[in-house]
Amino acid sequence: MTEPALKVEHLTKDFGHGRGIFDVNFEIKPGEVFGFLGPNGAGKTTTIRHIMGFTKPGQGSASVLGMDCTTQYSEIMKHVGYLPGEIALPEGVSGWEFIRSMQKMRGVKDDRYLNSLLEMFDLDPQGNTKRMSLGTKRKLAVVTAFLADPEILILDEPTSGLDPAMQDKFIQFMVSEKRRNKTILLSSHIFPEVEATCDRIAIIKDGKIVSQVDANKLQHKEQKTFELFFANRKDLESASLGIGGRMGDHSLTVQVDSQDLSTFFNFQLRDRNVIRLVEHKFNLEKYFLDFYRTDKVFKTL
Ligand SMILES: Nc1ncnc2c1ncn2[C@@H]1O[C@H](COP(=O)(O)OP(=O)(O)OP(=O)(O)O)[C@@H](O)[C@H]1O
Repeated sequence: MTEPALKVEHLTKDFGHGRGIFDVNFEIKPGEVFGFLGPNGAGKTTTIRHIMGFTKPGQGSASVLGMDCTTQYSEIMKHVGYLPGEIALPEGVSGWEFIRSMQKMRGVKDDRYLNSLLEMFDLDPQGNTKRMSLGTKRKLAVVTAFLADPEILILDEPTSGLDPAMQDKFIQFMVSEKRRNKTILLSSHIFPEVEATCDRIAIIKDGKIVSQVDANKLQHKEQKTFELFFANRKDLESASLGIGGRMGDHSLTVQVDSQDLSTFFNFQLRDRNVIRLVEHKFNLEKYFLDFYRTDKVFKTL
């Protein structure tokens, strides 16, 4: 069995008053893109800060490439590119000066990968960081975080605060890094970027992981949801009695297993005066909101 690129085991940090992270467990395989999804305050940054070795766990551990994040973080940093949620760049230096100092620190000897990043993000690093726009600062943070072409990327809400064009660029960057077999941990609360990039997704709620799903299975979920509209109220009521489902004021919503579709259309809907049918496609956002609206317990898909 291949060793996980990143492993979090029973990670716990209790800040009191129910805040913190509690018994967080997950593994990311080499080359896998793992989405860490949760709203503000759910515990994403706290988990990432442990992986980066910035803070010590109350209980449990985190490791990267088999190395412990608390004791071996300087070795781990050679393999990791980290983009924090809130960026802080040194002031009073030019973009180029900052890039060169990061190259030196990371022992990067040639500019090939740097140039491809500058081109991809359309960044001209002239000028002082103090006078850069927020967008330019973000681009500079991205370029300096990844110029050593690290094999593992840890991204804490990387697109928040970016304009839509930059968000797209960043998604393209993640997709191209994925193709290059990078391992990526992406913390986010933005569904389209998680859906576009991730192989597996963990949902965190109140400091606990409540679900881990395989993105593929989520997209090809076996159960379909249909909303049926009828010619009149009588037909709606009779269909509800005959088929079941959830009856609304004007429609009936039913869930059907893929294997039963033909029976459903050929027999259950026969002579029922359906005048319109809408399929409600399942997506990550619905799945996620389900966990946040209800008190569902842990689930794997
Ligand atoms: N150093 C700290 N001391 C006390 N409480 C903290 C500390 N750091 C985080 N918390 C609390 O722990 C919880 C998890 O915070 P965390 O920043 O990890 O969430 P998050 O999912 O990253 O959300 P965000 O998107 O807002 O960054 C929050 O309730 C937060 O207020």
